[in-house]
Amino acid sequence: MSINEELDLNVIREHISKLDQELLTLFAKRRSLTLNVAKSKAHQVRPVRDQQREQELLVRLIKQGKELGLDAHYVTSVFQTIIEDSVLNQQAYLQTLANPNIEMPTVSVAFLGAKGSYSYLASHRYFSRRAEHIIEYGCQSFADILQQVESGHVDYGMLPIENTSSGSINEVYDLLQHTNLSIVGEITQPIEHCLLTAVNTNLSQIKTIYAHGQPFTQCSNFLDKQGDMRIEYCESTAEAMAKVYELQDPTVAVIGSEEGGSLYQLHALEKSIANQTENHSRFILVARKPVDVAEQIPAKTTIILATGQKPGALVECLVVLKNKGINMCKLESRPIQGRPWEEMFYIDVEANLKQIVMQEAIRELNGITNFIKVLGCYPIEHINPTSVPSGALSS
Ligand SMILES: C=C(O[C@@H]1C=C(C(=O)O)C=C[C@H]1O)C(=O)O
Repeated sequence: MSINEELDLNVIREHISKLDQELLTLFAKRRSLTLNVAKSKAHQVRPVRDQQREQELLVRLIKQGKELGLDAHYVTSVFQTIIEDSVLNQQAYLQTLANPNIEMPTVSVAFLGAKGSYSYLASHRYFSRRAEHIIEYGCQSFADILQQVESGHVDYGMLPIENTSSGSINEVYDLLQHTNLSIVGEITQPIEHCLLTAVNTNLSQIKTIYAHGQPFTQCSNFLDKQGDMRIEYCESTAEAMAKVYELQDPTVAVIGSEEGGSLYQLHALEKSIANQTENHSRFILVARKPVDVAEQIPAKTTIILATGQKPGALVECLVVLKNKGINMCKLESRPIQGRPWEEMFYIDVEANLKQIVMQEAIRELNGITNFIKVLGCYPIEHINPTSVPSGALSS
């Protein structure tokens, strides 16, 4: 290659594009090999996740990367992403084996808002490794989502349940008290709030902000600093984005994700405007029938229960879980409608409903509560990255 050719931007970019294509081919090859690993694990009933193997792999790759001039943090973050994808893909595969009656590859899913809402993005992400086609059904309210699934109009409903910055979504918790639907899955979606506009403008010109109530709460610090701005509450982020697109006005903006906004030709005027930089929402997926969770996958079970009004009644319930060695990962309480000062407790535990200890715990809880119901058992979708020994990163 001549010097000129070596520095020709188009030529260099062509080389990069070719390499990227090769990388994609390699990613796909690795993915299909890990699917064979899943088949082998299904056969041997071994857990999907093997953190010792992951750690050995990362330590070796960091060392090999250094020999090639790649820094340890780069190698670690690339491979943590690859491994996360591999584990989630294996889990999704084992779930299809455990639930042969579930219909794929086309699914219909109801979510809040329309194209571009966080619920829309979560639905697409969740089904991206499970279904080939998604029939989208944007709804106006959480109650409508449940109703669409209950009536058989759609297969699934995607509902946000908690957010790392604004906490639990009470309306969804309350609706779960009265539904016969089961929770069959969960997904954690990063929420990256931006201030989006339809036309080129600057922050000082913005007079009106459209958004759903949740993003307003989650961006309160940024909004407080902006002085006098009119706030327009919308039913969903998607509705707010559609409105701002329609207005084509340099004085209006909307709070939403850059990814969602791009579906409405909006662009980010300000990025990362949430109070917490690590802002995530957890969504649950509901369906008419419960699912079985494969033994090789970490499972979560959600139960709701009401205790009598006597001292220590809740503690007694938690002691049952403690004695069975079952880890509780969330406890939430909500008033019971029509019964002032009585509470419904929502409990998430890290256990599979099929486990004998879990069955025993539910039997015991049945004996000491006024009401108990299992809302669902589903795979834990969150993958904590395996950490590498600090020596491997620094040496
Ligand atoms: C592929 C495997 O399953 C999981 C994914 C890994 C990977 O993608 O490299 C490594 C270990 C496991 O947590 C395996 O066990 O080899």
